Amino acid sequence: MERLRRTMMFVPGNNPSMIKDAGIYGADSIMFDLEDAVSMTEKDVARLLVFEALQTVDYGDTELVVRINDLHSEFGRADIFAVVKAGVDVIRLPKTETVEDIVEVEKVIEEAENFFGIPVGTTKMMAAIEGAKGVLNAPAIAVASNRLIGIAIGAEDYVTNMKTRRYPDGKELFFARSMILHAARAAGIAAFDTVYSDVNNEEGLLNEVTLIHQLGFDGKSVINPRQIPVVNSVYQPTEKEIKHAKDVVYAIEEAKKKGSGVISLNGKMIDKPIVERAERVIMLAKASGLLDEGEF
Ligand SMILES: CC(=O)SCCNC(=O)CCNC(=O)[C@H](O)C(C)(C)COP(=O)(O)OP(=O)(O)OC[C@H]1O[C@@H](n2cnc3c(N)ncnc32)[C@H](O)[C@@H]1OP(=O)(O)O
Ligand SMILES: O=C([O-])CC(=O)C(=O)O
Ligand SMILES: [Mg+2]
Repeated sequence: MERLRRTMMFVPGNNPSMIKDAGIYGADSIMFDLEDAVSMTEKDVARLLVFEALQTVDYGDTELVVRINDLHSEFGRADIFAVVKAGVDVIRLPKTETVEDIVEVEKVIEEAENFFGIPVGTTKMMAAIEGAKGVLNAPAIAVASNRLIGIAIGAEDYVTNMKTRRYPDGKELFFARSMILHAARAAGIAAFDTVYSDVNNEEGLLNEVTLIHQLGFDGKSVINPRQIPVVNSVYQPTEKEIKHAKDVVYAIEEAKKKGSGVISLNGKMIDKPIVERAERVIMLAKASGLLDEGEF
């Protein structure tokens, strides 16, 4: 089954106490940052800290992601070798603009996997798109590697590139969000929304999550543990949605038992997209603690 990724929490790679405790807040994925949260003078120490944490701290089942530095910087290659060696789940490329960006990073990942005797393909990738060029290339970027689990919008860099800023209604991001979502969906991978930087504005965050949830994003990056329950509250299905999802799944099981091809529920035909939506609601209900793991 598909992995749930409602929240991906950025953790600065140069902050030992945040790194150590990052697993206790319930983020679906933890994203250690070696890029923009880390100053030039701390790049090497951050890489070492993240390497140690990946190898020694128990984060349970939480997915572990590392945002590396651009491969063209002096740090990118060393970042990849360190995190591949440490067994990271996903490498996040920042500021992805072209298919070549993906291909070049994938080559180095493969080199590192071979070097450390790790089966080729183990390390997954995700690409953050943070400028006009990347947005226009999003459909090609999304299919550039089988390792890609998803693509994300990085709005802080994007609005800078577009010569605007972020506004509460998010109109300035509508085209980029739509492109990234369509590119991801067409490629069959996940789409992730960007950070909400005003950590003390819970209402503003709630409005933004409501919007991106409505558009169809799988989840969102967060920068502070306090943002996690806010995002989860929006992704939590309602009782009515859960009941309907359960009814759909029961109806399918009944139909299967009877060997019936056409399934109906309360006089309405149930087809594949309805089943898919019901399965996602059940997954979200379980993650929200509203349904027992064993119930379905
Ligand atoms: C544009 C971009 O590139 S965004 C991505 C890069 N940026 C980042 O990674 C920033 C990450 N976030 C942070 O550094 C911080 O949350 C800040 C600076 C935004 C706010 O810091 P604070 O005001 O100290 O946060 P707050 O008081 O809510 O912290 C509460 C607890 O959560 C911890 N915490 C806060 N943010 C994080 C985080 N991202 N990861 C792990 N733990 C965190 C704090 O260490 C603190 O722990 P403690 O109670 O044990 O001391
Ligand atoms: O990817 C993100 O959400 C954070 C980031 O780097 C940006 O917004 O530029
Ligand atoms: Mg950025």
